[in-house]
Amino acid sequence: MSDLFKSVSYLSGVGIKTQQALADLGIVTIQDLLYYFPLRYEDLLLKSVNEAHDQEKIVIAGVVASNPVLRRFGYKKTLLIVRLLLDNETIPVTFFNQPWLQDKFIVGQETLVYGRWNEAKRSLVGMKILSATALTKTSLEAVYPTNKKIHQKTLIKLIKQAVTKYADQALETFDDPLRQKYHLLKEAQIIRGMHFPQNIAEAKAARRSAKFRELFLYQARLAQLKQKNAQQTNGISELYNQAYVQQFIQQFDFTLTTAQKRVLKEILDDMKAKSTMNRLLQGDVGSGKTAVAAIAMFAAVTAGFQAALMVPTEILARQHYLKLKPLFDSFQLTTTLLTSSLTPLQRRQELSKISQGRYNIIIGTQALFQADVLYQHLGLVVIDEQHRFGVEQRRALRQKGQQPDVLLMTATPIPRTLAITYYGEMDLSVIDELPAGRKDVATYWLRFNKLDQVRHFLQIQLSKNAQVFVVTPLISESDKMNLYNAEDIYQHLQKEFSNYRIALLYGQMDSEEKQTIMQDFQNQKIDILVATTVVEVGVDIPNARVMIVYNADHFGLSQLHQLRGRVGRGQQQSYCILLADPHNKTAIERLRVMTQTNDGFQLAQKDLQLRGAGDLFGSKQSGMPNFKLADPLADEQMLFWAHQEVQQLFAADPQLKKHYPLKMYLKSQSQTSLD
Ligand SMILES: Nc1ncnc2c1ncn2[C@@H]1O[C@H](COP(=O)(O)OP(=O)(O)OP(=O)(O)O)[C@@H](O)[C@H]1O
Repeated sequence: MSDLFKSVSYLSGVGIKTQQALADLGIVTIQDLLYYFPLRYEDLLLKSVNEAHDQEKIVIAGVVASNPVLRRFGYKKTLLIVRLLLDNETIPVTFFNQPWLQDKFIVGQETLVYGRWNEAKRSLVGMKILSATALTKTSLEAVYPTNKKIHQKTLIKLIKQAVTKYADQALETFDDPLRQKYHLLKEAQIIRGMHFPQNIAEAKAARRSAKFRELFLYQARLAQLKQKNAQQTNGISELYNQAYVQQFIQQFDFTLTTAQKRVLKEILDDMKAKSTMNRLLQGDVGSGKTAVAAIAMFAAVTAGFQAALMVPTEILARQHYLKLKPLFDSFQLTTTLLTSSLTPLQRRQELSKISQGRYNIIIGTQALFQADVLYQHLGLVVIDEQHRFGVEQRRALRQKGQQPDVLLMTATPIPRTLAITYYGEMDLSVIDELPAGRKDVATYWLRFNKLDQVRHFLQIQLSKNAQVFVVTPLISESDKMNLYNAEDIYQHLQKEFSNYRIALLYGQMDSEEKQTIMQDFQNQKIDILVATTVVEVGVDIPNARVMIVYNADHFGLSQLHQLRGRVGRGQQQSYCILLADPHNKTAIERLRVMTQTNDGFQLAQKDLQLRGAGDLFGSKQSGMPNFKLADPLADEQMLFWAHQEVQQLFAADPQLKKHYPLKMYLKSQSQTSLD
């Protein structure tokens, strides 16, 4: 075995305690340590205090002008003041809580101090004393992310030891032609340049190569996962009945768009193949994804399998059930709704029927994948992905039960940059066309001083029988945030529009109550629905033509787009009114963009620019990989290159026979998470 994969305990000075502390940082092997790169460097370049900016960290060199003075405050707190004579002025340097430095300052001796410059006081808050040799040896000192259990200095020592002994054995990620093509460094140069750069240029070059390496290896892991998925056959070839499927499609009161037909073919081809389908269906709000999914589910049943549809909320599950059941009924298919609001007895009965195969189509929330739900012959699972699964969760899901084909649906338009990272291991189908006759939702941004106009507008719309959504960020009053809340607005509207039927809906409500309200709204027994973002996803009520969002600046662009997508689903003109008094430029820009375009892709691109990837996917739980050095947005070009090279490499050498180091690397990472 290569030394690289040996435990860090092989290094001298690593006992059980240090080993544990390193493990907490994710460092187990020598290789891990070699690639444990610094976050940044302390800039140790000498600078004259006249060149330094206020609060800049600098090193000053001077002669100790007087004995340091130590002051103590309370328990443990100290202040050490020493005066250093620079070229032609004396600078006071203060150290907080480092009393032991007192003995290090000897009057008349030249000393180097690293600290933060205070321009107003012309003084330095000292951080540490440096030995004179520090300057000549290296001018950049790495700063590592660490925890309380292990000190920077210990870490640096160990890294130094590992680099000296093992850097030259590091596995080359890139072969020569690739390295030359993109001007990348050899592995040992990357490692040395990252940890102990001799100058800024070296640090920069190493960082560029290290970023490329990180993106390349991540893409390689995705490619390998995709390869494994493709080889993993569930042995299920869903030989659906083409003629029945055609009949099923004909019962819709519309014809499929060209884009719907194209993605449907991609999906059906996957289902017919023996390998397990692993596909992402992407399409803007209202582009007709659910219709495509229903056809695929029907096809699975004609091939003799069960099909399941999993959605994020009970409201949606019920909506899909009510809408799809009649379609399936007319072909004598049996459909059930499985949610957590069933009584234990009902649930047991349903589960027993599912396991006996007495239901063809099963619709529900996460309840569909609880351990006690056994299917008789599950062929296809469609998941409406508001759960935002990460790569790892998707992997877990596929390994469940009989490895059914999986179709993920998302309405979040994902720019390509992110698609190749976030969904890199999946096949992608895109519905890039809306059904004919759709009108853009006319969108306006108004400040709260225009509320009167909004009321007037509402009056007119209601008189034309339009149904209205009113969305607020909060349910009830909050002392923390000065925002509109659903309860107050509900009460106000009841007074102002006493001739109309108004209801209030929010997430924590009893599920039966929620269902009744949604059904009443669907059946036009309610005119105005005041709600929190529970209506954000998937709700499909064609007669709802007005969406009013209070404090719209408190929602992200994608979220606003989703909310707006709840109207404009029928033939008539719809409206979206965003109410906000935004306080910053970004929020103003977001609201402007909303009024300018209805195109989800353009909005997502804008959102990325304005807020970064984390926000698009809702930060941590998003499953967005956590890169240490690279930033898929800022380093977009590099990401494309890495993606392209990995694709070519895997196509030419799927077994990685000619890329042994890469193979070894992937093997060493097979147990670690991709998220
Ligand atoms: N080709 C089509 N022509 C006309 N109407 C269509 C077409 N496809 C779907 N629809 C209708 O458009 C509406 C939206 O379709 P669907 O619910 O399938 O979209 P979706 O992409 O799932 O939307 P969302 O992401 O908002 O949930 C539905 O009322 C549906 O019946």
